[in-house]
Amino acid sequence: GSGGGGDRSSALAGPPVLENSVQKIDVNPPKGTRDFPPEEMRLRNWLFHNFREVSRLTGFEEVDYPVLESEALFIRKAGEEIRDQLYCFEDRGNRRVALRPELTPSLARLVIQKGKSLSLPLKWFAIGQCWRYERMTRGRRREHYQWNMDIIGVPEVTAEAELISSIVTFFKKIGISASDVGFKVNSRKVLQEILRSYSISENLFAKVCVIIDKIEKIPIDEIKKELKSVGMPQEAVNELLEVLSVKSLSELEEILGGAGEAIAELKQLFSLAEKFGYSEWIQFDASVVRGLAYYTGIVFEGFDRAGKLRAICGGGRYDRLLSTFGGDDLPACGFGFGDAVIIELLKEKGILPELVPQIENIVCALDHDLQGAAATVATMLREKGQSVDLVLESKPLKWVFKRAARINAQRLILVGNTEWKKGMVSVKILSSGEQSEIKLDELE
Ligand SMILES: OCc1cccc(Br)n1
Repeated sequence: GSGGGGDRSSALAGPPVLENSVQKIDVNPPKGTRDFPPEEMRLRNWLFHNFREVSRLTGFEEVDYPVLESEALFIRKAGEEIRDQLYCFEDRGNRRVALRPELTPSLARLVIQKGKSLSLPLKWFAIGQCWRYERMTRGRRREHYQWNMDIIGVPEVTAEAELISSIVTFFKKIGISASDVGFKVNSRKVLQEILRSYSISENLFAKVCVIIDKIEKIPIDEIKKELKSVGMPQEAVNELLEVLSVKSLSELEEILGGAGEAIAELKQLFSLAEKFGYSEWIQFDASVVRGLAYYTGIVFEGFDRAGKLRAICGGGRYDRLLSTFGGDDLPACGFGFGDAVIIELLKEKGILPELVPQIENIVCALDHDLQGAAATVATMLREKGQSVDLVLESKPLKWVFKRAARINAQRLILVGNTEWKKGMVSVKILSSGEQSEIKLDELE
């Protein structure tokens, strides 16, 4: 029969089949999500280890938040793509919840929750899985892991300068140079000054930024239409689009005049870049605004100079985010760095790291009645901090050698009768083939 242990005639049948066994389930992960079998998990751990090492070097502390948040944290009315794709639902308590599409709102929530007990500046980093529900028309991913670093409590652009320095350190650490990747840097205060000069109200600011962010994704006429539809007068649209094509800070200064904060901050950032030693990594680009509604000042994005990939990372200042959640505002800036584009870049450059399983010992008994002895040897080595793959099933030696090679074991330890009687085991260094007999208590 199909299950239920029913008509098994022989007593030697296997364990009873579960009642009502189901049809074969789909063994693939849900659409847009990934499994991480060992080889992929080694690459992910390598990437995250480098994220953590750079964060440590810069004096950042690791934090994390629930992947599930109140939907309210992400409801912004600026027309962002991230909003359209919110992975949200009503839970069994009728609460509106969402899988986080980004980490910054959770950071803001925690900072408000902790309030005055926090000593500023805060330098926090996190590596968290973020989600979006995108119609699979484009077959794109629905989850990725993002490394975030944020500085809370520093009003000057020294914070942005240090964040960019951290990302440069990361790129160099994994073999990416300034000829592979650069950062486009701008300030949203340029746009703010233009809107003010036309006395356009501040609440258009976020919407206009989100529209401008699409400037390379949709036709310019569509951009103009959307800008007018949110209430920008024609002449403001014209000046804004003209400013976005400005190619240098000095050219921008001619248009805006030297008085505004935008120019001053950008100049300070570029001079700090000089001192940090990453000038050749960054360039001013008036067309970069990033797509998140809450940025208020400097914004930046890492791009591949070959122009084949989407933005590698991005970030900026968000001085007004906390007050949108009812908290007291604090100066804040940070970035997000996804785990997908960077791997595509390393593949493009042919510098993906070769990662193999690391195990020091494979231990096995030469005959079945030494199984216990093999377990004793394995335990002793593990207590000394040595990794051991213990083979307790009776296997032919050929099989053991094959497994040793596949798991990249450094040593093969054989427990055999003659040696064991002398309190010894046979040790074979697999790289050199050198074999010796070692007393148990001298094994390390
Ligand atoms: O960067 C946008 C984004 C957010 C959540 C999940 C994925 Br995949 N991508």
